[in-house]
Amino acid sequence: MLKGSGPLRVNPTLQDMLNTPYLLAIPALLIIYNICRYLLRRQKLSYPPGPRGLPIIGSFFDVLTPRTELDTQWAIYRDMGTMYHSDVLHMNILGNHTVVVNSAKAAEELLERRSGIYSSRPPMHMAHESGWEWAFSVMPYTSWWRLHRRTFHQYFRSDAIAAYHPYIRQATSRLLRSLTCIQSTTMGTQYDDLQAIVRQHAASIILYTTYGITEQEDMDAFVELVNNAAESLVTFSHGNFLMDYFPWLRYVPAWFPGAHFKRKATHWSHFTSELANKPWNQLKASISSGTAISCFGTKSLQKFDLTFNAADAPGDTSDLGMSKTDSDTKMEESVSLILISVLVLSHHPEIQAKAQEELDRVLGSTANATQLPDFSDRGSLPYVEAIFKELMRMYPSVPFGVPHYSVADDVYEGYFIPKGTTVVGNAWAILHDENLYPDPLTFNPDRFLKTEPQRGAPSAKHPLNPDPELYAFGFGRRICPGRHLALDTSWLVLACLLATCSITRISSDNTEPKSEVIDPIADFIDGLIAHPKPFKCSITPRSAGASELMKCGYEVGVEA
Ligand code: HEM
Repeated sequence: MLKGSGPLRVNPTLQDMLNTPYLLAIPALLIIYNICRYLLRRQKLSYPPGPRGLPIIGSFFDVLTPRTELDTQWAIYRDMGTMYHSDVLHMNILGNHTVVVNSAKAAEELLERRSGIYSSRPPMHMAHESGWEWAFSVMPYTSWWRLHRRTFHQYFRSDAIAAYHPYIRQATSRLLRSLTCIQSTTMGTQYDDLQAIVRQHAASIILYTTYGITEQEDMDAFVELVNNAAESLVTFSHGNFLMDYFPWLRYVPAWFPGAHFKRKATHWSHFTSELANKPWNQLKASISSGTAISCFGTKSLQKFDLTFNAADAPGDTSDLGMSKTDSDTKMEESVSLILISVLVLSHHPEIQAKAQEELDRVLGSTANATQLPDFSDRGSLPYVEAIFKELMRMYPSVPFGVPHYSVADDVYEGYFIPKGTTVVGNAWAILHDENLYPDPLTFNPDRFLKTEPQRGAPSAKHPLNPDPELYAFGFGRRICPGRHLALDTSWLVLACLLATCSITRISSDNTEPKSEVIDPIADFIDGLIAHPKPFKCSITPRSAGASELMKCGYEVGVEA
């Protein structure tokens, strides 16, 4: 053997070290170093303030608060924050860390500026067990989620939504026409009928934009699917079920005494799988038969050049562009916003009158000749816009948002937030913060009418009355990607209702309403989305011209 061609010679000392137990000492030292560092850090830093809770179960009972009437959980957490003089609250629930963020400042710092840490979702075991594993709202922050998000964003970003405007107009025309059919002079509009019309409207827009489905029969079936699956959305709020804290509970057989959660999950998974598959299969069938309408589903399939079978591939789907989207489930938020708008307007005739004066002036409407407002009029209708913003502020459809989850240790204002903390952005608390929105419990659209800044006024980091859109749709990288669609569709309904209808409150005993105070809006059909409790009102055309317009809708030719 030539000199130097043998095995690689290394420094003998190093080689000795590599061959000895020193090697084992390296990871051990690293572990000890990290433990010491963690303990030292923990000694200096405490968690954010909050209820101390009981041994082992922690603050379990603090989160088990009633979710109805005025005693809502978001208001309780806001008050708790005031009590502890902190805009971030910490709770230990059965060993899981939860942080509630009650201020715009903290939400912007944690959920937006540090979104690299706070953009995941807590493990939602019960949601998975109930068949929602395909929903991208519950996916952790992974490349698979990013792929979904990017694709979704491309077709639902603000400048892409204009392509859906003709259909949104058409759906709004249908809604107005349906309203003329359920008008009743004495008994008022039945809440169930109103809700059904608003659901049809929201469903038709989601079905059209996502799957290109326009047939009435298909829409009815879809509304039923969403209604069936809606109950299980309660699983999206991490912590509503013990399984979220103890994942091993999923192995408890359904027949086991007390395993109601397991039976519920099995029952729900049947509906969620129907919701995941039926409209998607219909889209694929229409593509095969050449009758598909260009929509999000067709475009994303084309983009990724997927075969239909590939899109359904079980198991590893990491190389697929887009399989299924849970935009289907997002109908409820828009339904909530529109129903709340009707309820609130019925309590405020003076606000309707002021908006109608603006609409008539801008649209040139008279008692006999009325015109429907359109997207192009939006910039000329500041008071209608202000009502829209005030509705979103005072009655956010998703008051607690969807929980985020931290993927690394963090320190906020001297408080320690450990990796694996569930972080809840309390949008309701932010939108009712009197430092941002003076007199927050008063419905006052005027707060959003732009005024010239006062000369010499101190410049605030957070201006007064910031746009509620900033908080009502969640935060950071997880912010609602469907918000532009939701905003356009809900704005058009609000503007058209104001332009054509008089909405009056009918009290439960059919007598004249006495107060502006609105009944509590806190009926949670799914534990996530705030719906108004059933209410009575009367929706009648403002004039003969308005009645005609409600029947005809937008220009002839737009209608299907
Ligand atoms: C008034 C109507 C709506 C409201 C108030 C609303 C609100 C929200 C909120 C608060 C979140 C959680 C954001 C976060 O984690 O920080 C969210 C997520 C989401 N929304 Fe909406 N939403 C509405 C309508 C829609 C519509 C119409 C669609 C679909 C076309 C949609 C699609 C989504 C999706 C896919 C997510 C999950 C995003 C993710 O996890 O990355 N939303 N929405």
